[in-house]
Amino acid sequence: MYLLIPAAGSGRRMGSSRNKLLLPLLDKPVLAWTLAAIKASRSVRWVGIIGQPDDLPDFKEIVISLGMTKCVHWIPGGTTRQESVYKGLQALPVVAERVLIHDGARCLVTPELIDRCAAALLRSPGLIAAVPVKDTIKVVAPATQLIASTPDRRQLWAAQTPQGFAVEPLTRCHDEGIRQGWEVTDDAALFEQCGLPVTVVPGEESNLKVTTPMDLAIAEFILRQRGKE
Ligand SMILES: Nc1ccn([C@@H]2O[C@H](COP(=O)(O)OP(=O)(O)OP(=O)(O)O)[C@@H](O)[C@H]2O)c(=O)n1
Ligand SMILES: C[C@](O)(CO)[C@H](O)COP(=O)(O)O
Repeated sequence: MYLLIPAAGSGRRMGSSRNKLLLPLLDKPVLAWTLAAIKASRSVRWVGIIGQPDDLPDFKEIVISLGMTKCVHWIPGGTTRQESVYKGLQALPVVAERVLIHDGARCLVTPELIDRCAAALLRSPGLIAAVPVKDTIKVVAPATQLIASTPDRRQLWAAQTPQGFAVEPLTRCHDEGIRQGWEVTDDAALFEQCGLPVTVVPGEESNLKVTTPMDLAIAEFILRQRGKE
């Protein structure tokens, strides 16, 4: 399986002066935890790390320190996650028929979830890992800050990554998104906009996206708990 890692963000919500994926989490950088899970997965054979050029030397050091034996490729990222993934798709080998996309910031992913998504991708053209939401979600009118509606929680899932797709339709959806000016925060939204089916694979409650300093503290707690198991 081919896997693309969007890792070219600026970490604005983290308030960091450097890529948040290079921040320490216990004894190694955030990205090292993500790559360690990918290294341990049975299904991934090819990895494309999508990063900003200034970060690539540090990323390469992490890959070397982990002794990654899988084929690792470096892909320059874009100004948005959507653009970074598009660049990643362009860099895939022509023989790649399916691809998993996993945020570098989701560093607590397990190899088992990666492999479950890879297996599910053999049966459907599009999928995402997701978990049911626990909070009641409100739709709020931005102008008035008044609640506009409360969707039925039983139908609400929090999307995670890995997300997986057949390469050809996903590339077509990205192309259409560029033509239409669609701005999306995950790749499944492009599939949905194009009317293509996306299956949900049960994710993991611990598969958080390290976005803010609080997320780093939570991730450290989870890793310490795992260390005790
Ligand atoms: N131009 C971008 C923006 C984001 N990402 C990646 O997409 C994932 C999810 O993005 P997010 O958590 O939002 O990261 P940042 O964009 O860095 O965070 P912020 O929005 O707070 O700046 C991250 O692994 C990030 O590195 C990317 O590859 N290219
Ligand atoms: C792809 C994603 O992780 C699914 O929840 C999320 O949409 C990424 O959002 P971000 O704002 O780019 O972190």
